Amino acid sequence: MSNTKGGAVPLLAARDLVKAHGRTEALRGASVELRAGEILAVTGASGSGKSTLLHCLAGIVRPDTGSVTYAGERLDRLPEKRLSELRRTEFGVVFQFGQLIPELTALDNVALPLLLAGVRRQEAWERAGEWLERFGVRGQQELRPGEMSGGQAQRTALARALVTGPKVVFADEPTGALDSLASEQVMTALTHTAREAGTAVLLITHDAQVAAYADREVRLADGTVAPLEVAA
Ligand SMILES: Nc1ncnc2c1ncn2[C@@H]1O[C@H](COP(=O)(O)OP(=O)(O)OP(=O)(O)O)[C@@H](O)[C@H]1O
Repeated sequence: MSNTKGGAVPLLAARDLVKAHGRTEALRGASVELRAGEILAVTGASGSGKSTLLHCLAGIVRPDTGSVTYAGERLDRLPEKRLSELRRTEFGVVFQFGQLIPELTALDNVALPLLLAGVRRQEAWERAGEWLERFGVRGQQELRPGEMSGGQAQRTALARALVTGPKVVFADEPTGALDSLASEQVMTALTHTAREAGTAVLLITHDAQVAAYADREVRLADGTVAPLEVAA
């Protein structure tokens, strides 16, 4: 849809999401919007439903009720095939522990989504190298995840999430396992690169210093969203 760029129409919108895991109601009517290019922090206490919200928005799990709309398409109603295509082409994800493939070098980890998308090997390596450069880890490109520091591995995971040029990156506690210096480096790299590429970011964090990198913050409490003041 052409009217999803920049203006008032959100790129991604969740309305009244309800999602239960067994008897636990993780989401109880949560609504949130993400605009194109926006960096939105979702904060809240442990167990408030942050990861469940991210999973619903990223099309990883379907809500029990409520809607998720991405660029005019109802994600929650899409057939699995179209959903996985969208996840592959339009979305990038980063989790607390980057989930890089341990047997592959940093370069191969980042090249992998491109190879899966049909990009030729040489071009995939070149583009992967450029993204590692942007995240300041080109020097580590031949290392495997176990040979890197936590911060280097997370910056590699970010490069992998962004290398295909997604419209949205979902980051679930991307700095949760890092010390404050590495955390600062990862957040600076993520926000700088996302702004440059015009990528929207949905950032889950329980850390106020990390949330301060976002354009806007919403807080989840007991599975619903309370809007906060817009960050300066
Ligand atoms: N797969 C699951 N099976 C059962 N219960 C679950 C599952 N996933 C989440 N829950 C429960 O749903 C509630 C919300 O969990 P969720 O992980 O979304 O919260 P969160 O805010 O991300 O928490 P944290 O900050 O601790 O990661 C919690 O009570 C959690 O125990």
